[in-house]
Amino acid sequence: MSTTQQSYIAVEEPKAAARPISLARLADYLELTKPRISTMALISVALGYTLGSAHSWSLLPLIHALFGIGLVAVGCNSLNQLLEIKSDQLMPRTTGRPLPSGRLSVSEVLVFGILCALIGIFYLALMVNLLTAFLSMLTLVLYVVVYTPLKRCTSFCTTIGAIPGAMPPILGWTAAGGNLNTASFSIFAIMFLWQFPHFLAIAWLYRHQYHQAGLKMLPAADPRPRMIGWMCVIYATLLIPVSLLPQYVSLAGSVYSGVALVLGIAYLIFSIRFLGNETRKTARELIWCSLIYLPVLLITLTWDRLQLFN
Ligand code: HEM
Ligand SMILES: CC(C)=CCC/C(C)=C/CC/C(C)=C/COP(=O)(O)OP(=O)(O)O
Repeated sequence: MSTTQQSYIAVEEPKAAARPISLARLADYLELTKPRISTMALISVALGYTLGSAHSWSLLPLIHALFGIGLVAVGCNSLNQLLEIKSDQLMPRTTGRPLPSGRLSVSEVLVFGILCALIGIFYLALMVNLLTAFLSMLTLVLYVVVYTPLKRCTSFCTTIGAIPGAMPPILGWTAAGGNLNTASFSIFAIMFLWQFPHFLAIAWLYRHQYHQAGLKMLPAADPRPRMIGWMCVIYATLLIPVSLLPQYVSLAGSVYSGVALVLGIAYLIFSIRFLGNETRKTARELIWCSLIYLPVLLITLTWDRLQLFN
């Protein structure tokens, strides 16, 4: 039996489930939620909620929305890691996660993930609204049932994965009672396009690990020089006009558009730097730029929206 098979089977041993509650165990559950991505997603939910409610903003409904959507997000990330034990075991970036390292058992994570997702969806249906519950369920299905298995088959998976990835502000928007209209679509379109340079730079950085684990995150296992750089530049360029849509649908004013333009140009410059010199350093800088771009853009959009009501 290979080392991989041995360690994979070790994950299924029940001993992890029998361990008592401890700080280390809570830390494992926290890691299972992918806390940094989930935090960014919940910040996007809160900003989407504020954009969707504006003059009728109130704290308690927002807390209900964050709680329900947060539970679904935890369910998404737990079930995603459950489906990826084998590939996570093969990548240095993910091998230390609680499931591949055997600190949590398959059965407990299965129960935890399904419970979180179901409770979250029912909570949203009861305490928020049916549309948000339905869209959260759709996000879960697209992420866990479609995107995650597709990672092993085709690099098109990332385009599919960008759909649930673009949902958090829309879930906040509908939780506030907003309709699915051109304004919410403009936010979805921004978030959708933003992800391409973000994950392409990540997928390029870890391309050897992904290849070793059998995951097709890039169009080729070892892409031609500049191919991924060009893709980043094209998506960052497309993002600039799309990020200006909110002013045209009366969601924001010119202050937002000015900031969006500056951020968009910065994102494009970092993409061009990566294209000109595809190195780990320029890829990391592009990832950092993406992680600054999104919260700054959404916060400015929300601030500018609130100014329209004052
Ligand atoms: C198809 C879509 C996406 C893919 C494939 C993707 C993939 C990844 C991966 C693999 C990392 C880890 C990078 C590392 O270990 O160095 C990461 C980091 C990150 N992503 Fe994404 N991501 C996507 C969309 C999103 C979305 C929608 C958000 C926010 C709502 C987000 C927020 C973050 C944050 C905050 C980090 C940095 C923290 C961390 O490394 O855990 N990502 N992303
Ligand atoms: C209900 C709700 C708000 C859900 C969360 C939606 C959300 C933020 C999805 C993230 C999108 C995504 C494809 C992440 C990468 O996963 P990956 O499996 O490629 O990352 P990994 O390799 O680190 O496991």
